[in-house]
Amino acid sequence: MYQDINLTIDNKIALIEINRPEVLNAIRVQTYQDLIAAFKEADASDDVNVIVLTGAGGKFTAGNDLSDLVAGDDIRQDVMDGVSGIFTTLSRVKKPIIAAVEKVAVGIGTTILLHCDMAFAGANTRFRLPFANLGVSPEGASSMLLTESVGPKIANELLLTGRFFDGSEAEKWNIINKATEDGQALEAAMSVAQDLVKQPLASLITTKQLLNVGNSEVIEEVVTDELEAFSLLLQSEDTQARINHLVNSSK
Ligand SMILES: C/C=C/C(=O)SCCNC(=O)CCNC(=O)[C@H](O)C(C)(C)COP(=O)(O)OP(=O)(O)OC[C@H]1O[C@@H](n2cnc3c(N)ncnc32)[C@H](O)[C@@H]1OP(=O)(O)O
Repeated sequence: MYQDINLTIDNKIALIEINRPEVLNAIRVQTYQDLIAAFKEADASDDVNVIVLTGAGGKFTAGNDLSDLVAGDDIRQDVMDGVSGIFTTLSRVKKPIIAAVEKVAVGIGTTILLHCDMAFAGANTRFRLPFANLGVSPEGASSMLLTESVGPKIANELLLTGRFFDGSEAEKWNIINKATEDGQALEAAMSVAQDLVKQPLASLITTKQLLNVGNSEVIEEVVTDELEAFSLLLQSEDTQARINHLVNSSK
């Protein structure tokens, strides 16, 4: 049923795995569509109390597929719809979401963690928000959520320089709950998920709802404003040349 992700349900836990390991699980239009449908399916299923998000092949995701960002106006609009769709969906999911991250979490691979209720990552995971480096601007409400999470000075540093950071920095800055030994993030996420499924679902849902009261409207507004800016910058000649250069140099 899904092309770019796997969805498995066991013991009240839905495991959503991005499955494009040959490109470090880069997210193309189809992947967004699959992720949106899988989160909605898991949230609606009576067999699911908790959702775990991870990537295949021991990697999380290298972010948006770069080739989609230089594939012309129609694909660019599909990407914008996909990005907007996944963040709107995540802001409305009622059940707890836990992310398990290894090796790479770049671009939307990092910003999506700001929308998960908990996250665990291998200590040597390479996190990065390279929006300015690519010639675009922040997405996923990260201009707001990152500042709330890490404080303005670190958010400025991460979003303006686009430097890499690792699991221990991500833990220190509350982007993840804990940096695990490399290769152990999924086990850590599943262990918490197994604890959560012992609690009544109504309590999990109500607690999540109270913790996030009023957030989804604000998040959806910021996501939309950011995507307008992102899309404008993406169309510029300089940005298209930068991304084309990256795409062609990896061929
Ligand atoms: C709205 C959302 C926006 C965003 O998410 S913006 C962010 C977009 N993402 C990026 O800019 C990341 C681009 N990728 C990288 O910078 C590097 O990768 C990493 C630092 C993540 C990892 O580097 P290394 O471990 O040396 O792996 P490798 O050889 O670069 O990649 C392995 C294969 O994966 C393909 N790949 C990696 N990232 C992407 C991507 N984002 N889109 C499409 N393909 C990607 C490569 O090309 C290559 O493929 P081949 O083996 O055929 O040469």
